[in-house]
Amino acid sequence: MTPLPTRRRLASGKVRDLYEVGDDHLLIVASDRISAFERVFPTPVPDKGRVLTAMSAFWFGELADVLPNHLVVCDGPLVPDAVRGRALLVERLDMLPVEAIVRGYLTGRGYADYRGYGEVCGLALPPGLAESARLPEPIFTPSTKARPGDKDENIDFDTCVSVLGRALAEEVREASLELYRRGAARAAEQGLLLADTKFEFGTDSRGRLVLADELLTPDSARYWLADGHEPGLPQPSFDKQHVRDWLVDPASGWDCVSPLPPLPPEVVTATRDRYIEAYHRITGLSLADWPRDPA
Ligand SMILES: N#Cc1c(N)ncnc1-c1cnn(CCN2CCOCC2)c1
Repeated sequence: MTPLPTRRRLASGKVRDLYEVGDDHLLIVASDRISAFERVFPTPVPDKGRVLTAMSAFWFGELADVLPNHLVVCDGPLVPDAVRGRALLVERLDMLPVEAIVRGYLTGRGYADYRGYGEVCGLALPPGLAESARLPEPIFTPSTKARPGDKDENIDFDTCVSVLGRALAEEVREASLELYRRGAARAAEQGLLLADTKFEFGTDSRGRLVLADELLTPDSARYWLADGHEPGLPQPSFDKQHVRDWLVDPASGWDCVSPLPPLPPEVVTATRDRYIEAYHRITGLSLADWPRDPA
């Protein structure tokens, strides 16, 4: 097994890196880095990478009946010991140039578009919806994948069709809505609201649509506590609220333009606890048992 450092890094995100493993596989390595306001903090949150990797693995297993996914193994000889527990070996796909976002509640960029145009991605919504309000039904609101540093651009479904072709666009929309419905149903059983989430897809060597990237993690989905949901206000993030509250507190000394400051130990600890709680609450599993030994 070639050690990780000699592997060619294919892509690097704010908190995850992608390495080649032969011609047909990739290793997605999740760091303990945490980001906010499109920036990365200099202070890691211990075990964040393990929690998000374990959560993706759980959801790939839970939702494999909706459509195939790219996960091959979570452990074993092709996963280096140095990243065991925070890395997934995945099938290399031809990635679609669209981010598939599903919204069950009106927040973030979706709320901003609604306020500005009365619609989101070309989908008209009833007038008078408050921020954080539950939508009459979940909506598919795709965006193009921007280059690193640029903002993704929301597109309407017709544009999505022009990019993917009608059959593939409809398949992506139906799969995304079903994945959201299943994720939201499980989250609701555990007292959480799945406000919105992002999926990424690719096609395999036979042209089949395959679910890729991460799945329903706190980095790719907004989870809110159902108790205390209050339309009309921004809702606390289940996992990042300690960080956000500290950052906007004058005590942090952050001026909104400088690089993010180091996180105080108490904020790191509270945030780590929140990630571990989110994992247990959503999956019913203990992080101590991750990664499970290879079958
Ligand atoms: N997943 C996946 C995947 C795949 N299975 N096959 C080929 N390419 C990709 C891929 C390449 N870039 N991205 C963007 C998201 N990345 C995720 C990891 O971390 C960095 C950012 C996905």
